[in-house]
Amino acid sequence: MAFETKATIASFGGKLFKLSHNSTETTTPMAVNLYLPPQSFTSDSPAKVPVLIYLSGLTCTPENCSEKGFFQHRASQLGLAVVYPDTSPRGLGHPGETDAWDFGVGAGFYVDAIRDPWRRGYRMESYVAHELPRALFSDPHYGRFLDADRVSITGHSMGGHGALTLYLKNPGLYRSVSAFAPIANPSRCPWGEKAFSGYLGDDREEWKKHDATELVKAWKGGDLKALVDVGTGDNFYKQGQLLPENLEKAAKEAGVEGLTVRYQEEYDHSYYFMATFSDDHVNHAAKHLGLL
Ligand SMILES: N[C@@H](CCC(=O)N[C@@H](CS)C(=O)NCC(=O)O)C(=O)O
Repeated sequence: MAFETKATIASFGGKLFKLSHNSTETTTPMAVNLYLPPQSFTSDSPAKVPVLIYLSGLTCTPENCSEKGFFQHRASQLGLAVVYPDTSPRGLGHPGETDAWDFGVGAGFYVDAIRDPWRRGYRMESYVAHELPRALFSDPHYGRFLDADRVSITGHSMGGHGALTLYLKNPGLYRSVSAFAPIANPSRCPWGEKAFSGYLGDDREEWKKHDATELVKAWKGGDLKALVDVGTGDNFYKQGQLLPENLEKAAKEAGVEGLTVRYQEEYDHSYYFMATFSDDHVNHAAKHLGLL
């Protein structure tokens, strides 16, 4: 389904496009922001640029990070496109879907729900990993700017969980992964327990298929090419919602190399933290996408 361009905004010499399209997976219109760097506009037939997909956290829309994450700063210098998907379907009308900020609208958790009523439309895993990139890469207007063979993924909090799990589930689909303050062991934290029991049911074996700390134990893809930043002043970290130590321990015990976890003194969960380190995460992706 073609993309409707709702707005075009100049940013760091490139352009941020606010797009909307109809999704088969969610059965709703989906908003998505696409940043194209200045290199996309230097000639009539520019080379295709690699792509970084950024997955947002709880309560977010495509706007939060495009407005204040500062990914465009370094992406513009290197010639990298950034895709900012939404965090859930909106407007399906499932009972209770807007009752809580950590479940339902704004909280799709990047899984395909199997429980009613959520299994109708709450299919953010299939949407983000497959439908959205396919739609962008084959789009008659935007597809000609994007290199479908060079894609990396990153994300924040719930989106960090999304980035890590989609990467671990789909070896070869992405060149690298990074995450800010990810929910790294959702089966063992209150946010994950609520979301997984709601979307997936009570079978904890099913939950393991969507938990980075469990998935990393079975990783056979070699060097993980993963960068994770966590702020030690992050209240969600202090409350045990993120559990990055569990991911580190699981990777170490499984002999998986290439996971760098950095604990950033005093930083919180906000975009002050994200904006401080977004250049590093763009550089990490760029290294594996052949830009550095
Ligand atoms: N609404 C929650 C906070 C949710 C939250 O911090 N969401 C993060 C992602 S996990 C976010 O990016 N929020 C949007 C923003 O800060 O712009 C609360 O009241 O504690």
